[in-house]
Amino acid sequence: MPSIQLRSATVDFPIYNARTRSLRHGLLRRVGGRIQPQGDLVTVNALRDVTLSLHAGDRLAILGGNGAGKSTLLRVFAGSYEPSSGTADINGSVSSLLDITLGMDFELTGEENILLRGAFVGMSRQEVKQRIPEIAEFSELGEYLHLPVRTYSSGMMLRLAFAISTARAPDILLLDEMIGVGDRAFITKTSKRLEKLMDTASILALASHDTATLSRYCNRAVLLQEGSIVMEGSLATVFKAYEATSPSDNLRQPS
Ligand SMILES: Nc1ncnc2c1ncn2[C@@H]1O[C@H](COP(=O)(O)OP(=O)(O)OP(=O)(O)O)[C@@H](O)[C@H]1O
Repeated sequence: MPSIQLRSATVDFPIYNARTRSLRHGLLRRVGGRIQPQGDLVTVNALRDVTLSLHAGDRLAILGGNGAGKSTLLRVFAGSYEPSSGTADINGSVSSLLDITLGMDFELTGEENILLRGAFVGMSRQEVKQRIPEIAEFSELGEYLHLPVRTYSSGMMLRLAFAISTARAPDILLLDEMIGVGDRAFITKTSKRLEKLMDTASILALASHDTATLSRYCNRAVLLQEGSIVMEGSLATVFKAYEATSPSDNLRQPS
């Protein structure tokens, strides 16, 4: 059965050559993970001591202010980030629609990129080859698939990236905001495909600032602040806490 199990997962980003002196005497700030200066090294604690279990049927809403750690948490779910301490056990196939153009080579053609990016998202070469006609049809790029991706408009590139990233239904689907790709007609098509993937995924995690969207797709929620889960529970309870969080609640001196 698909599952995600995080035990005391912490993600730290060491920043070398940062101006630790000015940071130590830094201004009040409203956003981001905790900044810890240690000698010449600065560490940003993007995620701190997160323990969380997700099982089949869970649809998790992830809330928090800018820099609270939402994308970092999703990247740990995706296996893109290993916790610096603690553990993350992920069981099941994962589709992450976080960085959909990552792994594409703009010098290669659209079709070559289908093979490249397909492998990047975990498909075998044979599976990608079988899926090329369907991906090509969904992207509606036609003859452009034989031209280098650098000749595409940004919307065309996103069409291709979206078509590849959503080509197969995953057990675990990860989304950072609902993505709308392309022109009006294409957005309708992408929304339909996304909704289908969301319906069929065993586990869904969706980070968003929009509580109406989260209400529509999720059945439990967590609220992050400075990389820690400060509240976990029903959507109603967590939304109330999120909406009550005034910007000044995050206003504190760097430690
Ligand atoms: N590659 C990185 N290097 C250094 N620090 C990082 C890196 N990625 C994220 N951070 C830091 O980690 C913290 C959490 O960032 P994250 O992107 O997870 O926040 P978020 O909740 O998704 O924010 P937003 O709502 O603004 O997208 C922030 O303080 C950010 O500065």
